[in-house]
Amino acid sequence: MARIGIIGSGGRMGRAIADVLAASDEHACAGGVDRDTVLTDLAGHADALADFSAPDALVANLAAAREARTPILIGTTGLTGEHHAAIEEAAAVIPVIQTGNTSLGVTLLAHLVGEAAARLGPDWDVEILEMHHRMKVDAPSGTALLLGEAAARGRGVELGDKRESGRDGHTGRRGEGAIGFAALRGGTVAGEHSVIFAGEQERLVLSHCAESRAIFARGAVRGTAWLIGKPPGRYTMEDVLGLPSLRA
Ligand SMILES: NC(=O)C1=CN([C@@H]2O[C@H](COP(=O)(O)OP(=O)(O)OC[C@H]3O[C@@H](n4cnc5c(N)ncnc54)[C@H](OP(=O)(O)O)[C@@H]3O)[C@@H](O)[C@H]2O)C=CC1
Ligand SMILES: O=C(O)C1=N[C@H](C(=O)O)C[C@H](O)C1
Repeated sequence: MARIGIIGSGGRMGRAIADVLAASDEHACAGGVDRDTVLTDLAGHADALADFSAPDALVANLAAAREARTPILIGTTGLTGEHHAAIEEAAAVIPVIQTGNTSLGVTLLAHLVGEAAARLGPDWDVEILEMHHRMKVDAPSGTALLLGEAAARGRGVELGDKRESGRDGHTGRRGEGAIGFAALRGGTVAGEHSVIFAGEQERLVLSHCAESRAIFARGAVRGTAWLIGKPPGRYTMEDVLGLPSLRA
């Protein structure tokens, strides 16, 4: 039985993961931590860690996981380039998954988006629309960025060179080949994403709707448990689900 430690255990996702573990015959909860509680003990006795906390906790979380040689799945979003560099460093020592969305549906959606972007070509404008609950603090969502990366990869471009978000005021016309992002916030929406391919007089829209956080929690438990016993390295939800890799 895999014993999973939850970082951010008192939060919305932490509680959803605890519910999945409580109902599981295969996995158990090794305990949880939040801000100002001690992570090193948990890292030492859990078989693997699931981190759904906050970006400012990431460096300390990775350090504790490295120190204890405990695999870690990072679901926290709003990460910077420095965070991604720290994840790469940790992955030299322990197995790591970092993903903006642990659900099966979004993992598959990213493949469809990459395929559509590759086949439709640059004449089709790509816009990504997301909506989340009023408590979400980062935008665009990690999932929107993951889908943008998939579209960019399908087109053979870097998302960083093509990203357009937060349009407001006299923005000028759409950049050539831009991948646009728009974020809506309100109510209790668990997560909705649409990738719109807008061509000449036609649009293709690929969408995912999360009806509850349980879908993320189930994927998080599956992905975290999957890491146990793997060699150090950076893994993806595609690896967990046995899908072809989206990595370049
Ligand atoms: N990858 C995926 O599939 C998904 C990712 N997410 C992401 O997961 C993260 C958490 O989301 P959600 O549960 O809704 O957020 P919440 O704000 O509900 O929960 C965050 C939790 O993390 C804790 N926390 C904050 N800072 C630290 C810290 N420095 N050290 C340890 N714990 C800390 C908080 O504790 P305290 O209250 O004491 O501050 C809180 O318990 C977000 O980044 C979100 O975008 C969410 C859903 C799915
Ligand atoms: O904060 C959330 O709630 C969610 N965050 C993730 C994201 O940023 O994409 C995943 C999911 O959409 C819910």
